[in-house]
Amino acid sequence: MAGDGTDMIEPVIGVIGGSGLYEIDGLEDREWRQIETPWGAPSDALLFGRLAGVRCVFLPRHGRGHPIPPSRLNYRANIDAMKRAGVTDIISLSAVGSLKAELPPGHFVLVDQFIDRSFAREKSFFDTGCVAHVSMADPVCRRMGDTLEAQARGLGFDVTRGGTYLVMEGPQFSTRAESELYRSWGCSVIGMTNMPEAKLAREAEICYATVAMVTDFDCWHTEHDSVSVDAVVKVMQGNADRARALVRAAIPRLGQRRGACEAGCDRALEHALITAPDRRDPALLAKLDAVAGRLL
Ligand SMILES: CSC[C@H]1O[C@H](OP(=O)(O)O)[C@H](O)[C@@H]1O
Ligand SMILES: Nc1ncnc2[nH]cnc12
Repeated sequence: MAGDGTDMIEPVIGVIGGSGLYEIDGLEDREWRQIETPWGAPSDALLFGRLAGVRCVFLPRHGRGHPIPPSRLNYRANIDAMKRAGVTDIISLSAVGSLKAELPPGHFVLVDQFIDRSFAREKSFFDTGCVAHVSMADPVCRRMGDTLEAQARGLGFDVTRGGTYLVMEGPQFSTRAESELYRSWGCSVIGMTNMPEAKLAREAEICYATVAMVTDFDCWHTEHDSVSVDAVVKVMQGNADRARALVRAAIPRLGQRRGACEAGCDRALEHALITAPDRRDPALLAKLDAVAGRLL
């Protein structure tokens, strides 16, 4: 398929900016555009532009000025809007607490797994009238991870490839007992947003990779203060500059014309739909036009 040149694509790179990252720089032909979705409004308008000729779309996850908390984010609208914008690959930039001594503030972790402990969120585009079960065994796109790792190392950043991001509901930070529990599970970092974002990106057949930027040691480290927003914001100022540099370096590579994703993220729905065609709900199918229109 990819090899014969008939199914080559021009990737469109989406960037979701988390806490402290409400803009990206270096984009040409910039334009903020409001996108409507059948799932409601995304967190903000989307910033469209080009970087080194590659089409890019940026969305501040919590909205500019950070008005929306993790539990109130409309994750479905955010991912659907990215899909409507033509995004093929999402770089998720997130502030996280560290659950390991060897991952200090300032360190970047290219996580490859998640444990989803969030519970008060809409987690699927699919529902009664169109049921789908996608694989989440490998929630992060390996191909994107390879590029992000190479670019981060090339820039001389302290970066770890692989690790598990524990997603908590929040908005309060963890108790010490919770923090120790997640450490005993072997988790690397903790945050509040990457699920259901990664699940929805998979359902929408968009490649997804997280750059988890450590801002604090949560509340388990005896030689460090427990996490506070002030501390997160202070560390994020330095992290954000490096995150932008990484995005500027990675986009020209990720944006190269390519065939199907070798990790298969862009075909995630192919073996996932189970509802018989005659039992499908036309109203739901209409809402799925962007996410699953390719197969419905
Ligand atoms: C401001 S500290 C807690 C906040 O920061 C992280 O957000 P994001 O993942 O969007 O960078 C964390 O998940 C919480 O939402
Ligand atoms: N310790 C922490 N817990 C949850 N989310 C975070 N985001 C940044 N630091 C965090």
